[in-house]
Amino acid sequence: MTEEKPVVAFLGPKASYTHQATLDSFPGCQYTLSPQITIEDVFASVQDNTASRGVVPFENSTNGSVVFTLDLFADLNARYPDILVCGEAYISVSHCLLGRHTEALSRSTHQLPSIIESPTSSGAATPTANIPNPGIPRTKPTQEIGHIKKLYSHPQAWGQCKSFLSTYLKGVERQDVSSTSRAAELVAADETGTSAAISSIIAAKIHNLDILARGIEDRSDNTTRFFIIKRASPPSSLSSSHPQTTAPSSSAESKNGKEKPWKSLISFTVHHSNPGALAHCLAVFEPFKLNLTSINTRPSGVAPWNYIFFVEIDGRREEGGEGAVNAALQDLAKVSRGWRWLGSWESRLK
Ligand SMILES: O=C(O)C(=O)C[C@]1(C(=O)O)C=C[C@@H](O)C=C1
Repeated sequence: MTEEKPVVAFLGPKASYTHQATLDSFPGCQYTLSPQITIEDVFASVQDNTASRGVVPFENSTNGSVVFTLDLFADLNARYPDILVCGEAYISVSHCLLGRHTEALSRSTHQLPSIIESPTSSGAATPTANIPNPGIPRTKPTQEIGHIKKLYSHPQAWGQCKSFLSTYLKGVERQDVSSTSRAAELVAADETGTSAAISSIIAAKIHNLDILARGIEDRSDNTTRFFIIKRASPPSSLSSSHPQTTAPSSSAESKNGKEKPWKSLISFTVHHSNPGALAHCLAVFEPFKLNLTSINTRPSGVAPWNYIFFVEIDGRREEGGEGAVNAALQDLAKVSRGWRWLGSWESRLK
C-alpha cells in the first residue's frame, strides 16, 4: 500500500506566484499540492485538517502587506483559532502583460496609431492629482496593446506595476480577481482578445497566451514574502486565555553552533481610550532585547478607528514557558486588551 502524501493547500490556480512559493518549500513529488480559489480557502483547509500545511502571500517589497491575509490572522469571527505560521518563503516577482496578439489587429496596426510608437513610449506618464510624479516604466510593450479594453489581476499586482500601467494602459478598466493565474485563465477564455492579465511567464505558457510586455513591475527587486501555515496541535487557542500554550520544540542551533534567526508574529488589541496603551504594549519587548521588525494594523471590528496590531519580532517562543518571547508575552498580557501568538519560524531572509 502506498503511503498518502501530505496535502499542501495554496492560493491557486496553478502558475500563481503562491504556487511557485509552494514548490520552493514543498517539492511536488513528496506532497499533494492542492490549489485553492481564495486565501481564506487556504486557511479553512488547514483549520479543518484537509491540508497539513498552507501557503499564503503575506507582503510585497514594493506594495506592502496583503490585507486579505492579515484579516484572516485577525480572525474577527473566530473561524481560524488554530492557525500558526511555521515557515516563510521569498519569491522574486516579475510580471508580464498577457493577452492575445490577434492576427486581425496585427494586420491593421499600420492604420492604427501604435502604442509602441506613440509619444507615451517615451516612458513619461501624465501626472495626475493622485500620482503627481509618475515613475518611468522600466519596460515598454513588445506588441501592439491598443486593443486592450480590460485588465485582470490580483489587487496586489496593480500596485507593483504603477508606472507601466499609468504610462501605457491609463484609463483601461481593471478587474480584481483572486490571483494573477486566475487572471490569465480568464483572459485565455475571452474570445474577443481584448482583455489582458498581469500574470507570470509560467501562466503565459500554461494558457498559451501572448506576452505583450514583460518585466512590467516598477522595481527589479520586487519580491513577495509568503507564509507557510499549519494547525496548532491540541490544545488549541494559543491566546491570552491559554497563555501557557507554547511552540513545538525544534532545534534553534545551526550546524556552526550559532543561534539561527527566528521570527515570531503576534497580534494584540489595546484599550484605545487609555493614553500610552499602544506604547506600553510595544515597550514590553525591549527589556528582553527582542527586536521589533514590523508593525501592521487592521480594523479591529470592535468600533470604527479601533485597531488590531500585528508585530513581528526577532525571536522564537520556547516550549515550557521559558525564554525571552514567553516573558515578553506575559508582560503583554498585563498591558494589552487581548493578544495572540501567531507562530514562530526560522527566517529565510538572505
Ligand atoms: O496572484 C498571485 O499569483 C498570488 O500568488 C498572490 C500575490 C499576492 O497576493 O501578493 C502574490 C505575489 C504577487 O505579489 C501578486 C499576487
